[in-house]
Amino acid sequence: MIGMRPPKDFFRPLAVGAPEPLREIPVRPSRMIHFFPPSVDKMVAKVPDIIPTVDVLLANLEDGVPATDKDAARAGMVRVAQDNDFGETQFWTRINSLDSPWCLDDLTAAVLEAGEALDVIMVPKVEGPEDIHYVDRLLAQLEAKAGLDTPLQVHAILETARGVANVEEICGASPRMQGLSLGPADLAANRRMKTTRVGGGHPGYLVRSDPDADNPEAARATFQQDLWHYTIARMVDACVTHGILPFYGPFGDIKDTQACEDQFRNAYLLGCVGAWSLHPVQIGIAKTVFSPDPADVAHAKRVVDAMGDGTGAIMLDGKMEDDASVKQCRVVLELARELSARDPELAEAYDL
Ligand SMILES: CC(=O)SCCNC(=O)CCNC(=O)[C@H](O)C(C)(C)COP(=O)(O)OP(=O)(O)OC[C@H]1O[C@@H](n2cnc3c(N)ncnc32)[C@H](O)[C@@H]1OP(=O)(O)O
Ligand SMILES: CC(=O)C(=O)O
Ligand SMILES: [Mg+2]
Repeated sequence: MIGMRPPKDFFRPLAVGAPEPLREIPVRPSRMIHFFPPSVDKMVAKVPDIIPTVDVLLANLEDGVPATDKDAARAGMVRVAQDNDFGETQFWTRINSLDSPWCLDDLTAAVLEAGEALDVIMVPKVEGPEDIHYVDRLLAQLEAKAGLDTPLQVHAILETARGVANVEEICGASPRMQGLSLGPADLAANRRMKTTRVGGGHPGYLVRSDPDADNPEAARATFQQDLWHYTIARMVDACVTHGILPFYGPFGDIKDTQACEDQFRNAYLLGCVGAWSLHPVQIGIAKTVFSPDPADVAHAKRVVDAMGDGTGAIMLDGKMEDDASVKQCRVVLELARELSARDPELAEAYDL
């Protein structure tokens, strides 16, 4: 395809001295990507206590940080990288967009001053594979200069209509591609959707039941629909096709913990591995939602045990199980095992 490297060159380093690109994206618990503004000293002071409670800690340099604080945020990200032991927790940063005056400095500082600690660079407002190609080459040059042994991975936010239209090309643009997040606020603005909420549903987006023929004046039930279903489903298919990981993004109504949990669970059920937490109260929600329910794990184990070599069809509790449903159960068990290795409470609850 025009603009794509030939298959034999896809895994070659893009700069002399840069590390070998990864062949597989490492799968690590990533139930929440916890955002904090590294320009705010009070938040930076909380980082050592937050690290053991989250799967991913992200130093945000982009939207949410005032223009006047961009240099302070970048310096705060570097300080957090250098002053902390992250243990099993991943450390990511979100850089400013590629058309901003801060992006080049963000990338340079991230690799040269924080590259040993960072796992993933989140790139906002990615519109097509050309954006990933730019970041890919620049990261290789910087990694060579920094003498890094492991390549940084790239996570793109899907937050423009053109980004959604190009989602598959974005996912396949580089071996660095680790995953995608939904950016519902910028995406709504770019698409001229008429919601002013940061993620979540809208009471006006609904379907209504038919009128009762015998009682046409009776109230008709309405059912709120999910504004983000289409985009999340597209994102999941594109990510799975390319062996990378889909995430739901932010839920801005911090006080509405119930609707946040619902939105996160819809994403979990559709195939996402995690969501963003913007506030400490959302960390626990993501942890609960993106960890399989122990009852589901127990059921999955029963099905796998009952299915023997995994072929054929059986009846269990009045339900048909077969080669396909056993695969569904293995998905749940695999996730439960990964999370058990990280979390002793879950290991006990799952008893695997
Ligand atoms: C569309 C997008 O791009 S979304 C991504 C960009 N936006 C962000 O990253 C926002 C991240 N979140 C935040 O900055 C903050 O949560 C805010 C500004 C929204 C709210 O902060 P506050 O007004 O301080 O909230 P609140 O008073 O409820 O906070 C309670 C405590 O949690 C702390 N806290 C709040 N958010 C965070 C956070 N993200 N990480 C760590 N600690 C936090 C507060 O500092 C406060 O601590 P204290 O009790 O010691 O004073
Ligand atoms: C997540 C994000 O950046 C957005 O919703 O715009
Ligand atoms: Mg955005």
